[in-house]
Formats: sequence, structure tokens, C-alpha cells
Amino acid sequence: MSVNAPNDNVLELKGLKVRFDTYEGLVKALEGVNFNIKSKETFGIVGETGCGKSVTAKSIMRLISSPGKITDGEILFKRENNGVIDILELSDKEVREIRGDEISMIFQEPGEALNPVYTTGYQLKEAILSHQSNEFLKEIKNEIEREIEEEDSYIKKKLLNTQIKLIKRNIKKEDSRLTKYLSKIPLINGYKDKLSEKAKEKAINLLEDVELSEPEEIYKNYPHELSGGQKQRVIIAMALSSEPTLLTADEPTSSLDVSIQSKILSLLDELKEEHNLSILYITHNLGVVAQICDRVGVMYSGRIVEIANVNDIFENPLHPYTISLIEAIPSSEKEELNPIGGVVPNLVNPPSGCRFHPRCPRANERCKKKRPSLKELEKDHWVECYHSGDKDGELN
Ligand SMILES: Nc1ncnc2c1ncn2[C@@H]1O[C@H](COP(=O)(O)OP(=O)(O)OP(=O)(O)O)[C@@H](O)[C@H]1O
Repeated sequence: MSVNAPNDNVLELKGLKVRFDTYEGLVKALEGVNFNIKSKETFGIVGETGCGKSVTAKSIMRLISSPGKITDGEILFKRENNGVIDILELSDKEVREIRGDEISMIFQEPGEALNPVYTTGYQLKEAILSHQSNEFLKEIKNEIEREIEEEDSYIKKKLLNTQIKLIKRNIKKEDSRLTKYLSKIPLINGYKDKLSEKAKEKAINLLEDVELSEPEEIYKNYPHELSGGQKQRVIIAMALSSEPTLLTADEPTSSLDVSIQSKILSLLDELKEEHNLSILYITHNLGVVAQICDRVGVMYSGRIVEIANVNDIFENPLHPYTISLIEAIPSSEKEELNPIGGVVPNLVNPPSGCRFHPRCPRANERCKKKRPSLKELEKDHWVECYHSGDKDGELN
């Protein structure tokens, strides 16, 4: 299904709601999330633990499983052919075609995403072949056709022609007994080695792209032989192997030490340019937001409460929650983090009206009764607060 939304957005979330049916009651995890990601930008989602960052990322990939359910909203995604689809309207098969292909993801724990039993090279090659084997098979077919033109031996020509027939069957994913049988005959399955060589070549290039020195060595290593930073670079290489349009990154550096974290962020920034990527970057760390994001959405208790360019968020925060988050950053390494007063709301019985009102220094009766809507108070600066922009008045 194609939806018309002609603009520069790669992704647009509209009114997304997610619920978890638990023994404690219905967890209202996302309560109408709205934001967009433009082509080739890094959009950050920042907020305290439990506010709904990961649930948002998982919803985009349709990875919310029982007891969770997406109950409302739209997730509009601009495909490589420029058609816009609502991910929530797709069949499971259609979603699988997009997930890990046009939309890739990297997660917090690099170790968990790699299989300890296989070498990194094998895993990377498999990832490449799962998306690109047809492209490689077509290249190999053309190469064999050129070989046939130069070949004098009748028998060799015959064998090469049989290889071409087999390649065509593989491109069409014909899984017949004949295909399986022919694929086992050494004289006509030479294309398999060529396919493997092409995937290896691409894997080594990707390992170079993610700036791993000695990529040939890394290719042969098992995951346990790599450091945390090296593993995360391999994961990024795997995520890029399908040449995605959108990369979702859920706290991918939080388990790494600070200097490696910073290098990975710089790498992602470079890769965004080289690979024409848009990135959704999820973090609870405003320092990370400052380093990597172009725009940011501040999330509180299942709502995006402020969206702005990264400079505006730091220099002119308008929502009282964003202001508290920024004030919580210690001004020197010696200083402790200043925690935000109050507690993160219970999502089974969330506060009425604006969910931040119990912790907000500016809350009044109106905030308790009715939730404000997200409004553009300054150019490209959206805020969901009755008091933002004017310390005394009520603008919204
Ligand atoms: N499988 C689940 N079952 C029940 N509730 C869930 C489940 N997954 C998430 N939730 C609820 O959804 C809310 C949002 O969770 P989410 O993982 O998105 O938070 P987060 O902002 O990513 O936090 P963190 O930074 O700690 O990862 C949580 O408060 C939790 O109550």
C-alpha cells in the first residue's frame, strides 16, 4: 500500500500508541508519539529510563511482541523507489523484506548480536548474501557469458551454459530438486565460489569502511577474539551491508568506554555521509546527542515533549523537562549528576493532563486537567507545554 506524503521525510510517526497488557494492568508505554526524520539527518530521541525510547525504535521495525501491541498511529516510511508506505499496514512478509534491508538496526550489546560459533567474516558474508546474492549472480552471469564468447572448447562451452541456466534458476529462487542436484556437481557449480569471493570482497570493504585496521584478520576472527569497540564496528558493518536508507541505533555505545564511544559516534557521522543514511539515534545521554544529532526529540513518559535542532535544544530549551535534563548535566567531571526531582511516572496509572506536571515547577491546575498539544513555538522548534516561551503567560 502506498501513501501520499510528498516531502523530505524518510520516516514520519503520527500518533503512535503502544500498550502492554501486564498483570499490573495496561502499561500505556507510548501515548501518541509524533516526529519525523528527514533524509540524511541524524535524529536523536533522548529521555530518562523507561520513557519509551526503545519501544519507539522497536515499533518502527514492527518488533513489538506480546504482551505489547501497537494500538494506534501511522509509521510512514519513504522507500528506495520513493513510494511512501505505512509500516503498520504491511503484511509480516512485507515487513521482513524491509527490516534489515531498507531499515537496519544496531543495539546496545554488540556481543549479543554476533553468534559466538561463527567467524565475523562468515556472519558478515551471510548478511551480505541475504540481501545481495541476486546482484552478484547477475554479475557472475555476465562474466560467464563473456567467458563463453572466448572459449573454443565445445564441452567447456556446454558446461558454462549449464552454469548460466543454474544461475538463472537461483536468481528466480527456484528451489526444485533439479536445481539442488545440479548445484552439487563440481563441474557446474563454480559460480558458488565466485559468489562467495564477491561477498568476501564486499565484507572486507565494509570492514575497511568501519575503520577496522587489518580487516583480513578481523574477517577470520571469532567474536570473542574482538574488543567491545571492534565488535560494535562489525555490527555497524553488518547493518550497512544491505545499504539501508534508515539506520536505527539504540544506545549502541553505552556499553563501551568513553573514548571508544566517541570514536564510534564520529564513525557513524562519517558513514552517514558516505552511505547517504538517515539515522535514528536513541540515548539517555545528552552528551551523545550533542556529538551526533542534527535534531532531537525529548521524550517523557511516552510522549515527545520537545523537538528542535540540537543547538536550539541546548541554547534555548523550552520545555521544563528539557530544562531539568540539561540542568542535571554536571558542569565538570568532578561534579555529581543533579537528579531531576520526583519519580518517573507509573505507566499503568500515568498522571492526568501533562504527564510531567507532578515534577514540574511551573505546573498549574490546567496542566493537571488537559494535556497540551505539540506546537511549533519558534521555527522548527516544537514544544508541548502551556508555559513554554513565556515564563509568566500561557501561550499554548
Ligand atoms: N515487554 C514489556 N512488558 C511490559 N512493559 C513493557 C515491556 N517493554 C516495555 N515496557 C514498558 O514500556 C516502557 C518503555 O520502555 P522502553 O524500553 O521503551 O524504555 P526506554 O526509554 O528505552 O528505557 P531505557 O533507557 O531504560 O532502555 C517501560 O516503562 C515499560 O514499562
